[in-house]
Amino acid sequence: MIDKLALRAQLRAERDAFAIEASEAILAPEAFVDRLAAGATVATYVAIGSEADPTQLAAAAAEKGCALALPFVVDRAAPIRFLAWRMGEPLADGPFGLRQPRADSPEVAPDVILTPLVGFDARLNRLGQGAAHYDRAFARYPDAWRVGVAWAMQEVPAVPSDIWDVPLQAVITEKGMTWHAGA
Ligand SMILES: Nc1nc2c(c(=O)[nH]1)N(C=O)[C@@H](CNc1ccc(C(=O)N[C@@H](CCC(=O)O)C(=O)O)cc1)CN2
Ligand SMILES: Nc1ncnc2c1ncn2[C@@H]1O[C@H](COP(=O)(O)OP(=O)(O)OP(=O)(O)O)[C@@H](O)[C@H]1O
Repeated sequence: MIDKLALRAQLRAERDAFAIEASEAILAPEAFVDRLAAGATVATYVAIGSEADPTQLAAAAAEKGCALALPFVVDRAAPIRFLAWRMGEPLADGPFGLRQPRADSPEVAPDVILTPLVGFDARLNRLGQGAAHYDRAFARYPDAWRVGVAWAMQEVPAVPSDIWDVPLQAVITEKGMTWHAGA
């Protein structure tokens, strides 16, 4: 099986080529909105480069009465922290070309984690940036609903799975939501 490093490079290049044409935010599927409870905290992200844009998902969550949060990253080594954020609040430049909330925003525990993907497979295994930022977040918040967000073309037959990998429970693409029953 192809290793994660090679697969990551290949998928990033394919996504970059694809996203030159695709630029619309992913629409919020009804099945996603139905599962959100008012008062829950939904961690979203600010898309960079050719990543699928979760803005409509975050907007639907806010509309439903959810609080929003964004990941805050210092470098590859440090774990991400989720900081409270409201749509429209100013963002600052962070590492990796990211836009993030102010460092002094309060840290919150997410109930839902919208996760940017490099790749995914039908079993909802996930390939990320390889810095373990989301691996560690999933380990810290095991009860949060793990929802990947991607373009449908980022699906591959099989993402190599390591023992520490925690699979997603749902993936949302421009074609809708795939999720595992009971999850
Ligand atoms: N939009 C977004 N926010 C995010 C992530 C993400 O993947 N996307 N993260 C996910 O963990 C965390 C930040 N961690 C990151 C860790 C490594 C790289 C990284 O290696 N970037 C490559 C370029 C990737 C590309 O070409 O697509 C680089 O800087 O060389 C990026 C983010 C939290 N916030
Ligand atoms: N819970 C964890 N705590 C600390 N390190 C971890 C954890 N999970 C994975 N790692 C380490 O992180 C490295 C990267 O893992 P991997 O390549 O699976 O990342 P990924 O699938 O791209 O996901 P991510 O989006 O989280 O970066 C591995 O070397 C692994 O040992």
